[in-house]
Amino acid sequence: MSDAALKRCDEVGSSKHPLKDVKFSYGTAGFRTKANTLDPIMYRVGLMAALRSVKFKGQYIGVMVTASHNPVCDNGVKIVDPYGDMMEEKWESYATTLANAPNGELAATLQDIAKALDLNLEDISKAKVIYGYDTRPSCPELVASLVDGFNAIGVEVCKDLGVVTTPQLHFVTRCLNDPSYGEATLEGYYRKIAEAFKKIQGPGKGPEVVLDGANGVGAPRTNDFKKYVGKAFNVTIVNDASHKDDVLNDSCGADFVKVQQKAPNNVTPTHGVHYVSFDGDADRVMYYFFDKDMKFHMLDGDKIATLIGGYLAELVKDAGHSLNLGVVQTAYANGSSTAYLENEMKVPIACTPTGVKHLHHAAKDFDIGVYFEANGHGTVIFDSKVEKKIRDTDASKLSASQQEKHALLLNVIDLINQTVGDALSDALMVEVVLKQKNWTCEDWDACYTDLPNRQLKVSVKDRTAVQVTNAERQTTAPAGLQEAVDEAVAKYSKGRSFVRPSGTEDVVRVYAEAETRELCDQLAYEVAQITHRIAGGIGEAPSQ
Ligand SMILES: CC(=O)N[C@H]1[C@@H](OP(=O)(O)O)O[C@H](CO)[C@@H](O)[C@@H]1O
Ligand SMILES: [Mg+2]
Repeated sequence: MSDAALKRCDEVGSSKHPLKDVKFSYGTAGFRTKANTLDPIMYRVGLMAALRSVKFKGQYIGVMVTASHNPVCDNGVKIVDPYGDMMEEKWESYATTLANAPNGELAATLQDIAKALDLNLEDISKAKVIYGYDTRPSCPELVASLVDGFNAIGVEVCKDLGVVTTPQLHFVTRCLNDPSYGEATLEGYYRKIAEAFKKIQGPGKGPEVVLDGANGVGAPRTNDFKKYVGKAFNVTIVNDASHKDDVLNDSCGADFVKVQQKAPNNVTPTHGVHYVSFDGDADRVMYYFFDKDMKFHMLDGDKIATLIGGYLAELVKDAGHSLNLGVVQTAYANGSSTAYLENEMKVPIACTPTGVKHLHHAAKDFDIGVYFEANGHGTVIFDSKVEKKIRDTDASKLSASQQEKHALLLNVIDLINQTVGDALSDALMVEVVLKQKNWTCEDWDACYTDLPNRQLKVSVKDRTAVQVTNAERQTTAPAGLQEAVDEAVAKYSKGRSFVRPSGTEDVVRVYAEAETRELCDQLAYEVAQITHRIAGGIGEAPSQ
């Protein structure tokens, strides 16, 4: 990269995308904040992604523009590594440094970062990037700033994947760098998943599924998928942004269902139907159903993890393989799900801090790692050597029933998007397991009963003052907070509660569970008030 090109990065940055006085930080979900402050960050992420591609000797780096389940006025951007993983954590602080570099100091900061990482800026000319974005109205302008970044730094290739789900961007990024994973197009994505699903489910019509698209990108992309999958996935899409008053994530979507513990708008309760909600970028999924009395029952990420994990453990064994399957959860996993995994399924469990990158990483410690956040974000990953061993198995040496299960397992592997949580692929996987087990949603729900739980938000002066340890289950600062929480929890039967700063919103989150709904709510508010008092709460303390 010439001095002239470096100078151009600075000039375009200062003149077209000047940084105003806002501090940005690359967190759990990349950069995420109010869309109208993001312009300079998009430009700088363009520069950063190019640098990241240099690190991988010109492999494709993905960039996704979305704020997922957050309100429509927010937006965000995250960088995807060549194999579809989230960007390596070590680079997050470099991304933060570049994002906050003063106007006119971009070239010098780029040089510093390249030096610290031992990268040659001359290689930028070989950098390749691919980007996608959700349906937010702020996307076109923000994407233009991102592309300005790519152009200013002089990447070799810059591909526009268009309006896509986050998992589609991860999938295509992976395929561009590893064609053995699939064809690097949206069509390749639809075909791979649809073919696997149809082979497993057979020609018959599947059970009725009503899908809440959160008025986001999951709706049109699932609609596209329907052309490939046919009637095996018998889905009707609601909340597809087709009415003029439809607002992204407003009274709908996976986060609404999980947090409010109720059905979204525009869903007519019918017994026997499978209900599914995606979030705004379709990397999270929630299931729910209405029983005979039309009572709502939620089947969240924990229930999905136990369903898929339990099924895979059996399938692998029945196919004649002996593999180590583990489940990764976070502190938000319902205590009943953890007990069920430990006592009934007897599988190893790992607990990590919130955020998919942590779960994904921990899942790699198993031959088959099943990871889900309670909010429905997750997938299954197969260790690459284990997957190869499965694929290379000489099926003729297996018994007839093992051969059948082995063939099924191969299709199941193709159905799963191993790059990242994928609402569509996860929902199809749930449908597969329910059909294989001949289960209704009631049967699935009966595996264990969730402890009543509640999440609250507390506004504080400075959320970084709350520091955590032990996979975010305990606080180490401010002084006295953990002791006060422990004291409160001890009063409640089956009580559990923790406090942690959000990585995506300017709040501190409180989680509580207890034996009954009433006790749980009491505990949640008690801990929220403690947090407000000890951790510098602003405004009114939360009250019931
Ligand atoms: C309690 C909760 O749902 N937290 C979410 C939320 O993170 P916070 O750090 O809690 O704001 O957004 C993350 C990104 O989408 C997601 O991974 C995570 O599970
Ligand atoms: Mg999401």
